[in-house]
Amino acid sequence: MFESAQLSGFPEYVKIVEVGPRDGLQNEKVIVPTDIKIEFINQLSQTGLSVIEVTSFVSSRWIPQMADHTEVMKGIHQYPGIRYPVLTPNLQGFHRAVAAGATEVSVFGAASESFSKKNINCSIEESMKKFEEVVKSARHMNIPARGYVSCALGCPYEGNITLQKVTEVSKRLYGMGCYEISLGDTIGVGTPGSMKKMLESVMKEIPPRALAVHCHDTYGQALANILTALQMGINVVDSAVSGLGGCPYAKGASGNVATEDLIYMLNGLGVNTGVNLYKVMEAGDFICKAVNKTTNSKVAQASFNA
Ligand SMILES: CC(C)(COP(=O)([O-])OP(=O)([O-])OC[C@H]1O[C@@H](n2cnc3c(N)ncnc32)[C@H](O)[C@@H]1OP(=O)([O-])[O-])[C@@H](O)C(=O)NCCC(=O)NCCSC(=O)C[C@@](C)(O)CC(=O)[O-]
Repeated sequence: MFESAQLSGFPEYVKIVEVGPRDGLQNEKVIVPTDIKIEFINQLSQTGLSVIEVTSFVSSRWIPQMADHTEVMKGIHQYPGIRYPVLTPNLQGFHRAVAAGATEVSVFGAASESFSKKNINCSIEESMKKFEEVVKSARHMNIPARGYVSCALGCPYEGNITLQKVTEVSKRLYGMGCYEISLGDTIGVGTPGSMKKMLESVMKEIPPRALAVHCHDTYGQALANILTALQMGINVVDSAVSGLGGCPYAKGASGNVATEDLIYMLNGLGVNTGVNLYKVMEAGDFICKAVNKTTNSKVAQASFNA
């Protein structure tokens, strides 16, 4: 469906990191029943996705929607060849995640001091110490650790963030052993122009193969920003089915780029993802009905209304 010959200037393959079950659901006001989350993740596992971010081992006082992290982690069917990372802000979260069966973790920092304090209740410097402990413990257990950098293209509290700060935080996370750095446009304010400048700066310190982009679509720029990143050699993209998502500590931010829309664009470019668009739309339809939402995916809207 919608496939084209591969265009030059783009990667042959893009790895999609599906963040719907975590980023997509963390901001939902009504608690989604655990069995729905498990069914959602199991459906996503049937789509060809190779990475599905499952939940967060964070404080349930801060993010009530993720309070069932252990039950979700233990309840899902983990298929061979698919990775199921979880967020772990500190050692406490890391140990709980491992006890629940997690085999990949992500630490999540920010390039904005104010966002760091609001989101994880500590300064960037303090957060780096906690992340170092997590990444070190993970390495001892052969558990891969990924690193997020929020506010890479703007902050809900500070506005513009300097390229130097984004680059510095990314470099620290990479240097401590995160195998991949996901650069988050947390509030979706970036444009292809700011994405290009930010990546040029970060790529002076980190090779593109170790970078991912994580775009929210608040200003409708997400696909354009991703296209820019692909042209610059990035081949890992985070997205959420149905365009669900947003961080509770980033007011006004809308959902992530929809996985369906991302796959449609990549198919059109002839870029292989290994993911079945129709099956992803079905999983999106399932979760939207379960949480009583209309999909934010333009592709799903167009296809279901056709
Ligand atoms: C980081 C903490 C835990 C610090 O929270 P804190 O209150 O500063 O932690 P503390 O170390 O002072 O401990 C206070 C209490 O929290 C507990 N605690 C301590 N750690 C944990 C843990 N891991 N799991 C469960 N409980 C924990 C600890 O046990 C204690 O419990 P008490 O003794 O009072 O009963 C808190 O601020 C938190 O949970 N924040 C949530 C952050 C979050 O999940 N944000 C959304 C994800 S980030 C995002 O969406 C952006 C991203 C990644 O998608 C990329 C982008 O778009 O930019």
